[in-house]
Amino acid sequence: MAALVVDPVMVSTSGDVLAGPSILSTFLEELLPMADIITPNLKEASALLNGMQLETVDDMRSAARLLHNMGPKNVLVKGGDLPDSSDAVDILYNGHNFYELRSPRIRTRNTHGTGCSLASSIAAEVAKGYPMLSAVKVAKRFVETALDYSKEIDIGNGPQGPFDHLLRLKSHSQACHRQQPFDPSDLFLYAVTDSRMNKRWGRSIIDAVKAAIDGGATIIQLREKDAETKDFMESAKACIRICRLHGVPLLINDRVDVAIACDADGVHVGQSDMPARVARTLLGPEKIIGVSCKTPEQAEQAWVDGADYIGCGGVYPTNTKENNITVGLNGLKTVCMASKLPVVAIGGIGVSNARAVMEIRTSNLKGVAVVSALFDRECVQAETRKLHEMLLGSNIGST
Ligand SMILES: Cc1ncc(COP(=O)(O)OP(=O)(O)O)c(N)n1
Ligand SMILES: Cc1nc(C(=O)O)sc1CCOP(=O)(O)O
Ligand SMILES: [Mg+2]
Repeated sequence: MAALVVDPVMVSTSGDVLAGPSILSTFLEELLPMADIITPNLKEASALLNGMQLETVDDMRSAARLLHNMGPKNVLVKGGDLPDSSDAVDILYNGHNFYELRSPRIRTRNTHGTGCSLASSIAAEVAKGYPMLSAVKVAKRFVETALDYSKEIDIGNGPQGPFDHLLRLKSHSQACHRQQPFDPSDLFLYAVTDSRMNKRWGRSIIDAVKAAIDGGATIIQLREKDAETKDFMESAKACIRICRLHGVPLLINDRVDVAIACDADGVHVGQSDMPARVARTLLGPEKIIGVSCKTPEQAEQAWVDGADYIGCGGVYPTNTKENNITVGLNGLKTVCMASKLPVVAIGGIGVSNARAVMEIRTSNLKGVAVVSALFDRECVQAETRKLHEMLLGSNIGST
């Protein structure tokens, strides 16, 4: 056995007595001495200590020490119902050190089951091989996040409602507000923003995204290489709201962390960015992942790694990305033919040459990705519209 976690369930947070005197003696005589950790709330700690008054954090420390003397290797006294405390304070004592684990108190009636969940979560973390302190911290964070997530749930009539453990699953599927899975035809007119160009033309990322959508862009990538993380996140959140209103997916260039934090629809990564396989693990199965590929080998790897599409270029020379290797129409065709994945062409593409690109006529070439021809122009909306009409007129790749 990796560890024994004992939750001495006797008195609920709401004060209900859940166990009689015979259970108390079993805890004291049999379970405490063999436990790796015990997790009493204040009332339970008091019951185990013959009715000791526990009203302050110092009282909790004393209780943890006294309980530790009864045999468990670790004691976690939970102060969730400590009077007059704006924080939820728990004390962990391992016989050598005290750890005061504080977090903001979440005000909700939906606390039913939090103690059992905390103990189970500690057991799960210890079973995964984590030391007790990290197991307790992770478990506490899980319970707090679930409490916060379920604080508005309205079920039942009692003084306490249940809280919802399945937030990870729920937040995953609810986060996916796109409703539909990735549709390769979204790659038709792929607008990729550029912070320098937006600055040059004095517009915000948000204005740039709005204009591109109004002009007919079918997917947006925020490629904001110079943005500070905090500013980037704020703009990304605003852009996501706009994109969702229009049913247009929004991806983040390079920054998987920002994509996760903002609940974007996915990321685009290149050969020197976070590997798509790792991004997939972090983002889960439903988010969109695009990978830049210039060769069939890279395309094969993108497929193996769980990418949803390939960005292939530079089809033509570009000033937007320094030292970019141009693969030409032949390179594009080679990559398309080597892969089952949908492909979007990128690099030096605009109204004057998009038709030639789409005319390579491979069924998985779904569209063009464009930066300067849309965003290094005075009117993003007009340029996007022109390109959209041109692509529709060419009648290739739109299905
Ligand atoms: C659609 C699309 N294709 C290719 C790229 C290039 O990505 P990467 O190679 O990572 O280069 P940077 O854009 O990060 O400079 C892209 N962004 N989008
Ligand atoms: C971001 C990017 N990636 C490329 C690649 O070849 O993978 S080319 C490129 C820049 C595309 O910008 P523009 O449309 O202004 O040429
Ligand atoms: Mg990149």
